[in-house]
Amino acid sequence: MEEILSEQVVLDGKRVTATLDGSGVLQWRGERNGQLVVYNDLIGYSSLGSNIVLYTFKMTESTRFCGKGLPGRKRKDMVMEFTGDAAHRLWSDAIQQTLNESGRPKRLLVIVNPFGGQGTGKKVFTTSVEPLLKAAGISYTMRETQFFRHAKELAKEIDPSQFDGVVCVSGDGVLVEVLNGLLERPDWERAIKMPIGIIPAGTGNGMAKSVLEHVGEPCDAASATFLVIRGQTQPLDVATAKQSNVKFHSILMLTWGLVADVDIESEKLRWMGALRLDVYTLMRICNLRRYNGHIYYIPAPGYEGTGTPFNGELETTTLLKSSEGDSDRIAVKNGYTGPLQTSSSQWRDLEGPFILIWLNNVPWCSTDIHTAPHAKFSDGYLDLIIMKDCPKWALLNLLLKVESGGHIKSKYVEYIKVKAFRLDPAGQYGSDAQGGYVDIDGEVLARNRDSMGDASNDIMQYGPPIEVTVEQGLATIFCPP
Ligand SMILES: Nc1ncnc2c1ncn2[C@@H]1O[C@H](COP(=O)(O)OP(=O)(O)OP(=O)(O)O)[C@@H](O)[C@H]1O
Repeated sequence: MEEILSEQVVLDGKRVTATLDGSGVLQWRGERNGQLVVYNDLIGYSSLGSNIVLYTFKMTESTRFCGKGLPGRKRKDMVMEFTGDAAHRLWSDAIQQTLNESGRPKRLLVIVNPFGGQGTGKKVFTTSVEPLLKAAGISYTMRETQFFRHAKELAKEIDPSQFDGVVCVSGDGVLVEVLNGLLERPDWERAIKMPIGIIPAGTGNGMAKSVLEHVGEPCDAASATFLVIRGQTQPLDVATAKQSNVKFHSILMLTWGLVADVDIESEKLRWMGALRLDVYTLMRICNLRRYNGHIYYIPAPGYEGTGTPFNGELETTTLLKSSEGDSDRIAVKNGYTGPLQTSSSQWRDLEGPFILIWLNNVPWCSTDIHTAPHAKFSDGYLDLIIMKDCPKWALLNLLLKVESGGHIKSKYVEYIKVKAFRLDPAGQYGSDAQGGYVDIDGEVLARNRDSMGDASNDIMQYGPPIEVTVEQGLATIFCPP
């Protein structure tokens, strides 16, 4: 690649020849050798007299104790000393230009959930996020969430002309609130174009894990912040769950059966901390439930092998089509209502009982559950996992493989990419107790009678059909393609 600058400088006290080429690679040769890629390894820089201080954040194979640790990014400041002002100016202009070319954000709204995870959201912001944003020269407005669903209100109020992105320092819950807030605005088409970033600071960090795993980086707050700083984005599919005129926009998953039962009912073991999920999963497997019900779905090409073609009429919950003639969506004045109802001729159906149904938009639903290894951020499909029957020993074995994604190879698991999905949930099979929850992005969407908790505040009702459709690449996330 063509050199744009070459200079004799002193770098951290060593004489070297530094070169910067057109692809943004900064190299040094002489008393020490090395290189960095400006857009990829540099948080920012500052000028100190005729010196430039480079704030580097390069990937290293970290060594911990005696053995090798996990790869991760390490911050190091390097000082380049120039002999004159002219050279200093040339170099700082060239570095700035290289950073500008990669489309870095300049102004961010940062939403921090102080109660995320073990109540560490604020600490994560001050120790990992803020120092990097400052070093990158990004101006930011930080808002702490002060009540349940405050993030949704903030997303509804945000002025898109004032920010280049909105970043959540939280778990997945606040992120999903921001998505729903943006999509419920009258100007949702403009608002949803604003890139969304996620810094893991909650108990459920499935989106952060999916994004960081995609770029081969560890799931930590500093690595996630640097991804936002680098500014590269990609589209993200958005699923919309609908029941009559009630809707909920989702970017992670919908689940019914075993996983939803564990997620919600294990709350009663919260005093156990992280162990509660494992302990409650074991309890549920020993006393395995199956649920009656029916699912319908439109498979992606190549996934037509399961279920049977459905030739009947599915009554829909579709709203009126926009009078402006938007052909892809149904648009109403008060926000986005989801993609158009898809033709019923391609539906397939499958009758219960089911052990579990798991509908995923991204590969990871938490940092250690690789639910849907084939899920892509914007392929326009949801990855549906179905389990109808499974011996208890095989189920236990299978759940042990969920961290690696190995569970999908089991003969008891069906893995189907779908364009649309419909769930008609019913109560427990072979039991007088009803029970059952539909869980979406970590929130109870609907619960049946005999279930834990109060159903009166649930978003939807348990029993009537819940329809899920997906719109390809509707949202944008800070994540390199
Ligand atoms: N100040 C607050 N008071 C009460 N609830 C809040 C506050 N701030 C945020 N919340 C709520 O906390 C919930 C969870 O947030 P988030 O996803 O960031 O954390 P989490 O630790 O991953 O969540 P969870 O505890 O559900 O696993 C959201 O529903 C959000 O509305």
